[in-house]
Amino acid sequence: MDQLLTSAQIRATETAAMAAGDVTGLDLMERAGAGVVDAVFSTWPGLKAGGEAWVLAGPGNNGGDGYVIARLLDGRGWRVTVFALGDPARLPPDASANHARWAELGETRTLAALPEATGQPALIVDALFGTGLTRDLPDEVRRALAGVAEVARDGATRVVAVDIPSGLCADSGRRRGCDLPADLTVTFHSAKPGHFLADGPEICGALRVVDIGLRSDPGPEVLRLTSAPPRRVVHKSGGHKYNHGHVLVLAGGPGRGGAARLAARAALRVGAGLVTLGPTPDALGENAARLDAVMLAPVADAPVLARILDDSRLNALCLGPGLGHERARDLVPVVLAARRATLLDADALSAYSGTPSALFDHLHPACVLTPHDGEFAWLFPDLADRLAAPPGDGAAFSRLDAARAAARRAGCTVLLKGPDTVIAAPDGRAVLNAASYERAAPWLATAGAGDVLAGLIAGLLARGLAPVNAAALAAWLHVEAARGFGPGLIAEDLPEALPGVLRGLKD
Ligand SMILES: NC(=O)C1=CN([C@@H]2O[C@H](COP(=O)(O)OP(=O)(O)OC[C@H]3O[C@@H](n4cnc5c(N)ncnc54)[C@H](O)[C@@H]3O)[C@@H](O)[C@H]2O)[C@H](O)CC1
Ligand SMILES: [K+]
Repeated sequence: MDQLLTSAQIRATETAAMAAGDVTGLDLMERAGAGVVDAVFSTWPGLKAGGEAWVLAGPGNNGGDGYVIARLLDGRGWRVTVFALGDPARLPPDASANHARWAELGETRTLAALPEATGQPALIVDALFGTGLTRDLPDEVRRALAGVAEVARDGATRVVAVDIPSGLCADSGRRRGCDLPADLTVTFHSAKPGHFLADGPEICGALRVVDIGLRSDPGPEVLRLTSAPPRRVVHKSGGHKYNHGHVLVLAGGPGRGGAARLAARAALRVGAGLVTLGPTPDALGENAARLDAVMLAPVADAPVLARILDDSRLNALCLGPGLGHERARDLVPVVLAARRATLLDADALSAYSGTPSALFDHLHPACVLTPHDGEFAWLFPDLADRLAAPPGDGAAFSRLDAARAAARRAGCTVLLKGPDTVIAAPDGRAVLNAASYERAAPWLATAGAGDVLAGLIAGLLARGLAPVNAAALAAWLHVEAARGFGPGLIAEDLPEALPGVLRGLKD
């Protein structure tokens, strides 16, 4: 399930399949409903025995799926009550047909009747809104959902969300009033960005994708999830050290070398042939005492750096971790003028807070910027404001939209860090490295983890990967290394956990 389709893309896929005569809307709705029921029973086999279910059915096709589910559960001996939002007479055609079939079998009450409902259902089916959500949920719907959440909290009730929890924006993962968190979300054909971005993972519970027989070819701009690379992309197949590139990691002054050393070690572990650390001359001794395979070159100032960069074998540069703002402002222009593959992180970004155009004017396509949310806001304040502002009508502005706009403006690859790391290229290609669901790695929230990521990217740049590929692969490796190590992880462990991840890659 590596491609993530937005609401518009899944709608287009569905429309194209129906227009081609491959399938009818009713077929798709039936498969969707059956897929949810199957997923419920395979996730919770104890529920196969039956029980009481409440199905919350909305005014569109998500509600239509709900009526299918109500009928199928009824057929398996469940006691089912549907609570409907809106006038069933105004349902779209396929949903209306399934409402009619359900009406022959069981009871439909209004959502407003929910507070008076008694009993403790074993299963609650959230089929109020899916990919058609375009605005915040009305207050009365939010109150109903919050009431149901209360019921679910009190007992052994399982909540399954149909396609996406109602009130969660499928494109952005932003909350638009989703007050009923799910234990399980069952989505159709492919996952949606909102299952992985922002608050999505917290609200969706577990995520299952059900095949409903659609085919899609959404083109190069579709968002993809990172996945395990084939072994040959990362393993070395021969040659000497100069065949695998030479990274220069610029470091700061005395007492500030830890971050750059972490980056340097990560660059070496990911396979760069050589790595040189460039601290100020007065920090040479302390760095020498901590380094073996990583080489050292004193970098006093910009002219010295320019001379060092005359050596064209230094093919990837890493700046930011522990650099200091003043030194960053001195060295970044020299580095960017050299037009090498360049990773800018930390101080190399925050040094330009308030004057981002001074940086953007010099960036080039071989650069990668790796801001966390704070650094992103300093460089792209208007985009950060849009992310923080309440969403208007339509799909909410997402971290994906923000990273794509930033990459376009900067003219280079931007990796926006988080549990939902988005990597965007200036041409619109984007990849999402999600540390959620089975890839959750909460222990990555530790000092220095970002410096290791910077080093991994720089190392892969040195090895010749294109910027967006280097950033995506490094992000994937970073999470895998953390998962492999587990609780108790500190940044120093990440480069050491990498060989285990690399060994596990398949052809
Ligand atoms: N795409 C597929 O392959 C399939 C999708 N199915 C299901 O259909 C829904 C999407 O259905 P749609 O009718 O487009 O939208 P919704 O049911 O999500 O929403 C209904 C309707 O409600 C209005 N609306 C939007 N936001 C609000 C709001 N905040 N408050 C009130 N009303 C709102 C708006 O007019 C919407 O159109 C998808 O998620 C799947 O569950 C198929 O059944 C299977 C194939
Ligand atoms: K839903």
